[in-house]
Amino acid sequence: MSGTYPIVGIQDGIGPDGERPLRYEINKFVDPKHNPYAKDQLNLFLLALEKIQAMSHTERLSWFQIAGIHGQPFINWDGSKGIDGGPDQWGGYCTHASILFPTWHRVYHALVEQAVHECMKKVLAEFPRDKQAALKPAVDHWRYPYWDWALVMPGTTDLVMPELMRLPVIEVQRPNGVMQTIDNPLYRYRFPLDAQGKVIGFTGGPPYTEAPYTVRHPAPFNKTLPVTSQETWAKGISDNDAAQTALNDVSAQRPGGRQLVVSVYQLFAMIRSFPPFSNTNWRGSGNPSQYTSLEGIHNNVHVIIGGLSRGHMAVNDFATFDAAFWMHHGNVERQLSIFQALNPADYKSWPNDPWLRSTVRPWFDGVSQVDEYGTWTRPPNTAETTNTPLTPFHKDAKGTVYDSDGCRYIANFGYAFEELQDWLPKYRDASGKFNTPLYCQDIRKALSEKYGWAMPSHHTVSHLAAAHPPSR
Ligand SMILES: N[C@@H](Cc1ccc(O)cc1)C(=O)O
Repeated sequence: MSGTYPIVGIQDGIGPDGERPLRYEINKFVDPKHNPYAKDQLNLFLLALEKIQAMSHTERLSWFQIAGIHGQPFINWDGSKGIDGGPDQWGGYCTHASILFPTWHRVYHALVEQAVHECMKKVLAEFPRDKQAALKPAVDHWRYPYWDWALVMPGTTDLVMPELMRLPVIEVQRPNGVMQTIDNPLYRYRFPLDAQGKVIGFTGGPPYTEAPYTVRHPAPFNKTLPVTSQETWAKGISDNDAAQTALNDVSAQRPGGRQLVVSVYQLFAMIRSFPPFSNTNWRGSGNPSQYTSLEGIHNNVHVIIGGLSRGHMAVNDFATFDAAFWMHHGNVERQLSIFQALNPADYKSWPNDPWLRSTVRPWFDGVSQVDEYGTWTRPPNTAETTNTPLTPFHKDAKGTVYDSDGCRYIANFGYAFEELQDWLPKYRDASGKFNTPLYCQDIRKALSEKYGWAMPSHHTVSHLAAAHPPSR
């Protein structure tokens, strides 16, 4: 036994002044004007995804095993043992309606990024020697791209699902130079099936136990007919046009379009305390400002992509198998990181605003919240804190489990985001001291530029900067 898998992030490509490679928004990731490695990184990313999705379902770092941590097939991962918590216990490791929602998913995303990167390094080794040296910087600087579903296309008010997620097939260049059209790993995932044609280890009956691929917005499943006779489920046909429509439907049960953009803006403008920011189930206060959350908005996007007809992305048990999950959660992770930057731990000394000083809660700060559902390793109704183990994620090969404090700073995981380049010289004064107000001002400016258009016109950057409490 080689020990537990250390989740440490990608540590390659970091500059001498702590410049971490960016996790790019997908539209910038593929654009050489923004990403100098765009062309090579896209090719390497697709080849690495193809490789990880094709790995045996028994391997710890396969797509099936990593995706299987979240919900089904409800098995142990990396030696982290499940418990019998009774009939009401949630059977996956993932934490929802829980104060651990943001941090658990942070480490989870770092794991998939690291595992895909390991595959990318294997892909690199397949290239001819002379090509390897030229491609190595692209591999070293690669970080998992995300999709900002609240970012409109320039000059429009349209939210657009990235084409890369919609194309059923896509062209790659093999290490031997040959161009080839492959099944696009960002469009769907093919499940490992047993001899009876059932997905390995899945329970609960059709359609998920028998659908050979992940699907988005499938035709509603008809329980009286076999899966094999229902085309969208049997053949893995996604209706991405329907997902695209849902994404812009402002009045749907899961609001898209301008309504989605407003909710992202409000998330940062109105919520300055980590517990209500973090999840849908915080009841620490009756304050109406706490009736939206990072998790709540994220839930809607799951259903927008998967569909009310319950394609995989819409269902907690199965969402992770669709690569859309990771592009989506990359954005959730970015939103968490932005929240942390805007509500820094040194808030007590800055700014000189009594309301802020009494309102900002940068982290758990001793708070606990009862998790009604529990997880694979915790019984329902457990009080969770910043020290609750984020099973099954390990820091090292010796079995040390992460907790939320242990994953508090993204710098340790070797990535950054466009808005969060805290190493830039402009954020240091002559004595080298970090200029928090200037940094926050730049972040707010970026948020206003991206999402502010959706607000009534009188709501400007200065309002966001002041972040006044809602009137009661
Ligand atoms: N179950 C959530 C959506 C969701 C789906 C999959 C997930 O992994 C997470 C959340 C809802 O209905 O709002």
